[in-house]
This record gives sequence, C-alpha cells and structure tokens, in this order.
Amino acid sequence: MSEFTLSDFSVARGPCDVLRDIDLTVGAGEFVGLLGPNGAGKTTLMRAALGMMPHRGRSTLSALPVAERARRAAWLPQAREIGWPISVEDVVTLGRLPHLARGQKPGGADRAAIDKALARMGLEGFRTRIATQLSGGEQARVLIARALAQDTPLLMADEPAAGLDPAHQLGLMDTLAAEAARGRSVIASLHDLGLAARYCTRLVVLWQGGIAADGPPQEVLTPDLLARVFQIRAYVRQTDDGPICQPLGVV
Ligand SMILES: Nc1ncnc2c1ncn2[C@@H]1O[C@H](COP(=O)(O)OP(=O)(O)OP(=O)(O)O)[C@@H](O)[C@H]1O
Repeated sequence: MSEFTLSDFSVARGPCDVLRDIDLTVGAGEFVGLLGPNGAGKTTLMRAALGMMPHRGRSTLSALPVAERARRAAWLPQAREIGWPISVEDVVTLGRLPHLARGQKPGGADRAAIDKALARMGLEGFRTRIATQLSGGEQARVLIARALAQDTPLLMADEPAAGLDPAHQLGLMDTLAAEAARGRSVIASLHDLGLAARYCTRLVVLWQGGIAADGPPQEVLTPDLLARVFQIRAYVRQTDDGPICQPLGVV
C-alpha cells in the first residue's frame, strides 16, 4: 500500500526551482533514506510534501485536510530546540493531539502510546524532567518520542540522527527500522552514509533538482554515484552485519 506519492512535484525557493518534476512513491514497510549533498533539497522535499511550503504538482499528503494530515504523518524537523519549559511527558503527550477531540483528555490508548514512545527512546527516567533543561541530544530524543507517540502510518524525519551519540544513533536507527518492519513508512534525511547503508531498505538520492538514484543501498552506493554526487570515494562492502559504507576521501 502506498502511504505517500509525489507526482510531477516541483518546488521553487527564491527565483529557482530547487526540485523539478519529482515522482516518488513510498509504500508501507519501507525505510527510505533521503540522501544528497548540502542544499540538494531534502528538507524542501519533505516540508513541501507535507504542505508546509508552496509547490507545483501533486503530493498525496498536502492534498489532505490539516487534521487528517496530522493523523497520517508525523514530522520531526531539523531544529531540535524545545521552546517551552514543560515536562518531557507533556512534550511527548503533544504527539497525541491529532487523535483527540478539542478539549478531550488523553485516555488509555494515548497513555499506552506515550509510554511506548518514552521507552523506545530510553526516556522513562526523564518523564518529569523539564524538557528545556535537557542536553541537545536528550531534547532530540524527546522530540523523536513525540513523533513516535503520534503513531501515524508515515514518519518523516529531517536528520534525526544529528547530534546523537553513537549508541543513541544506532538505537534510533534500530527503532525507525523496527517501525518500518511493523508496516509504517519511514522517510529520513541522512548525511551519515554508513547509517543509511546499514539500516534503510531504500535510498533516494537528490541531486541537481532531481532524483539521481533510487533503490536498495547496495545498488545506489556505487563508486560512480559517490564520486559524482558526493565527491567522495568510500569503502562499500556487504558484510554479515549488513552493508557498510565508510567514506575514505574527497575526490
Ligand atoms: N528561503 C530561501 N530562499 C531561497 N533559497 C532557499 C531558501 N531556503 C533554502 N533555499 C535553498 O534551497 C536549496 C535546498 O535547501 P534544503 O534546505 O532543502 O537542502 P537540504 O538538502 O536539506 O540541505 P542540508 O543537507 O544542508 O540540510 C538550497 O540551495 C538552499 O540554499
């Protein structure tokens, strides 16, 4: 089942098209790593697809009424700062708002989703902490937990691993992969090609306004693509632990 489709999708920022005539469909169970050098349009694609930015062409998400969109897609933006001095539990509870009628209090199913999201991000001991008093990486984990608690068929995340320590990066990628394996669609922009190769079921590479490559990691991360798009050479191997991609140098 397709959770998300873009057709003839173009986005202008300033006088130029950043994305031109993109066609992309993401199905249930896919964990898509959205790759591309700085400025390739990864954030633009996700924000415009969600209807947060004007675009031409069609996005099945932005076509939905706002309330329905929030039940279909959770969004984790690149900026990870939490603005209000409220508890971690209250921040994560905000993820349940799309499922509540106006003025309705969270019920048993909401509490269960909140508890599960806190546990997935290793935040049970942080419940009552004031979110603004946490470290940058801890705040990032709280916002990821909020997106998980939203419990939507689609999860879109802009550089979710940025700022996390190695154990929490791996834990996060395990979590996102598990969400996809359970039938959700996950789209995450990533700069870490190693994490992308290891965890994503599919990589979509944006470059020069279009899709330069789209497929399983081992088919996408070729020496030619790495040199042409990323200007790097890398060690890429299939191992018992999955594909490994370690950048080695600039070409
Ligand atoms: N307000 C703006 N006006 C004009 N151009 C913009 C504006 N915002 C972004 N851009 C340009 O749009 C292009 C795509 O930006 P975008 O943030 O989507 O890239 P990205 O792939 O997410 O980059 P990064 O990896 O650096 O986060 C960039 O060239 C950027 O300079």
